[in-house]
Amino acid sequence: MVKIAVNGAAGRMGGRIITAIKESEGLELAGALEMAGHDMLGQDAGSIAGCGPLGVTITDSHEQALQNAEVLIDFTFPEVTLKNLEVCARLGKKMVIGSTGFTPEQRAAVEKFAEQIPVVLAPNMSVGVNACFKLLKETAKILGPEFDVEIVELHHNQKKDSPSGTAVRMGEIVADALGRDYQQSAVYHREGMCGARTKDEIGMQTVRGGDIVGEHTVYFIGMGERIEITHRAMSRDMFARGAVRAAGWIDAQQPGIYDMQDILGLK
Ligand SMILES: NC(=O)c1ccc[n+]([C@@H]2O[C@H](COP(=O)([O-])OP(=O)(O)OC[C@H]3O[C@@H](n4cnc5c(N)ncnc54)[C@H](O)[C@@H]3O)[C@@H](O)[C@H]2O)c1
Ligand SMILES: O=C(O)C1=N[C@H](C(=O)O)CCC1
Repeated sequence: MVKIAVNGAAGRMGGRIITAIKESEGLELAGALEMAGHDMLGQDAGSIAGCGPLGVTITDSHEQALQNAEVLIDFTFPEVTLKNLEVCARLGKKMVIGSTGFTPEQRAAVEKFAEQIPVVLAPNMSVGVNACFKLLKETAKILGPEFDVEIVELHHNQKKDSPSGTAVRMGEIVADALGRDYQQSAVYHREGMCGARTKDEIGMQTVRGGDIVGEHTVYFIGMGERIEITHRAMSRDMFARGAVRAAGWIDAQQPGIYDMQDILGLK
């Protein structure tokens, strides 16, 4: 039985992850963590998630949440995740990270902690998006530099980071396949007389509104033809199932940094 603690237990993803743990054989919820002062502290994590009481109280104490857990699943924010990595590295717990919006410096800090403990870091844990990652690499290689690449992502009106972690990863994959540096190629803003599109740029556009779970389209636009690779998420459950699958998988791994491509055998 793999014992799992969930950080951000009362959040949109936290609730779906707790439900997915309950529905998974061989996995058990062992701790539930939330921020100090949260209204749900002291409540049963399963009741708050909507899957019935699980006998695990939501706490703001790392010691309490992690004492019986082997793996921490964290879908919160980069600053919070980095603090938890420090605690997990000290206590020898493994981590599955779904938080997005890491700066290159924060990502390097995650990699440093992963020298001490096994860490899965993936901006999108759905099987469909990870299949798209593979398709994007192949498509970019086949089409080459003659096709202009533009990425558009749509999410709900509460999302804090932009562009999404998934869109950034898609940009990185395409840039890598075309031999470009993503940081140099990404263009996030066009306004006024900004000039014609340069050949190597990768446009990144963001839409925010209502309750959109998450949509990503990568356009490969050539002269006289266009390919669009789109993924639409209809619920958060497949992100949660991916995270829980990653927690079961990482329990047997050595220190290092992994992603969903490792878990799904897509590398
Ligand atoms: N990797 C994926 O597949 C995937 C899928 C969906 C969302 N995400 C990412 O997950 C993150 C969370 O998304 P969400 O929609 O669940 O957000 P949310 O705002 O609904 O949930 C975040 C939760 O974290 C809690 N929190 C904040 N500070 C905390 C602290 N110091 N300690 C403990 N808990 C704290 C909040 O109270 C909240 O309950 C975002 O970065 C999002 O982009 C990733
Ligand atoms: O709802 C969110 O926030 C999501 N974030 C991830 C991202 O930034 O790519 C994955 C999709 C949902």
